[in-house]
Amino acid sequence: MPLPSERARNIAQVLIEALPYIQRFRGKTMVVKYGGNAMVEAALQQGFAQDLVLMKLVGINPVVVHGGGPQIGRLLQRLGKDSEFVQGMRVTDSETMDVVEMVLGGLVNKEIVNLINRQGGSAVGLSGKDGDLIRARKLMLRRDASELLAPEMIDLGHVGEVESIDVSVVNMLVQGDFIPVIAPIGVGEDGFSYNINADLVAGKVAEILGAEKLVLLTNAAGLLDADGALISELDVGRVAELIEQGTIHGGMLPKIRCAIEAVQSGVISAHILDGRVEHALLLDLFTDEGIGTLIRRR
Ligand SMILES: Nc1ncnc2c1ncn2[C@@H]1O[C@H](COP(=O)(O)OP(=O)(O)O)[C@@H](O)[C@H]1O
Ligand SMILES: CC(=O)N[C@@H](CCC(=O)OP(=O)(O)O)C(=O)O
Repeated sequence: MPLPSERARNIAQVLIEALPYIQRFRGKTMVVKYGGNAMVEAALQQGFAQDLVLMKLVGINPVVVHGGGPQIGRLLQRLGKDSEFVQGMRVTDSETMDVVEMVLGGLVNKEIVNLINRQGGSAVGLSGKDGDLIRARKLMLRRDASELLAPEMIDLGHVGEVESIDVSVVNMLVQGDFIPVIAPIGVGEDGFSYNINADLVAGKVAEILGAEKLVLLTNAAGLLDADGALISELDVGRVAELIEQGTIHGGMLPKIRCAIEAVQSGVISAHILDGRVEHALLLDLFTDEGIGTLIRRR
């Protein structure tokens, strides 16, 4: 009988290395936040979808929450509308809210659903309005007290924060072997739509589902320090100082905040990963190679 080729032996080796991870994560929920900045090349997008399908097949329950900030920005630009960001949040007037809802709930959501389904998975797209999944309230940001003597609240228009999450529809889909794909649009008591930063939604969904992991895929190697070096495990005690120095700013602010809140509320670990690395999800889940930044409860 001919001996198996080196390639075949390598495949067997890789699968065996993944075995303890598959055993550990089987039956567990992983919330994956797919950032608009990570949705770059077609090959990477396809790899992302393949990773999710594989996760599902080995018994892990992935739940996707997606962003789409750059995609919203591009359509607004075509419509001749500028966007302003305050502490990583897009100031959202009612016209902008319509565009946000069309882009996130429509284009981006269905593109991700389609990507997963083309790889043999069964994904179903939802916005926070479906099944009353995400109840929102208006977000009022506090301007940094150090800038002013009296604290001032900043009104960002239709920007919301999560008031409550009803995961019934998500659980139903997971039990039916579907991969839920959630757009971060919430609905207020007033019936209005709210634009919620996708990191914040992912953190809350992970918390309520009692997820094992929250994975945030973005376009940076992870959290970088002031010299641009990767912080592979975040010491939560350093965060205030890093924000004060301006080392954590813009879109990284909500990411870090939601990751810390999630681990403090029962999620075992949160990971900020570089979505520009092919199969970043599989590398993180099934190998010992620590990529990105890990945040866990002390
Ligand atoms: N300390 C930091 N380390 C890494 N990225 C940072 C840091 N501070 C700010 N950022 C910015 O945060 C961005 C990621 O957030 P964001 O643009 O909202 O991405 P996403 O669409 O994935 O949510 C990075 O591209 C980077 O410009
Ligand atoms: C309030 C707020 O800023 N909402 C975001 C929602 C999309 C998002 O979070 O997209 P990324 O994950 O790709 O950044 C926005 O309007 O851009």
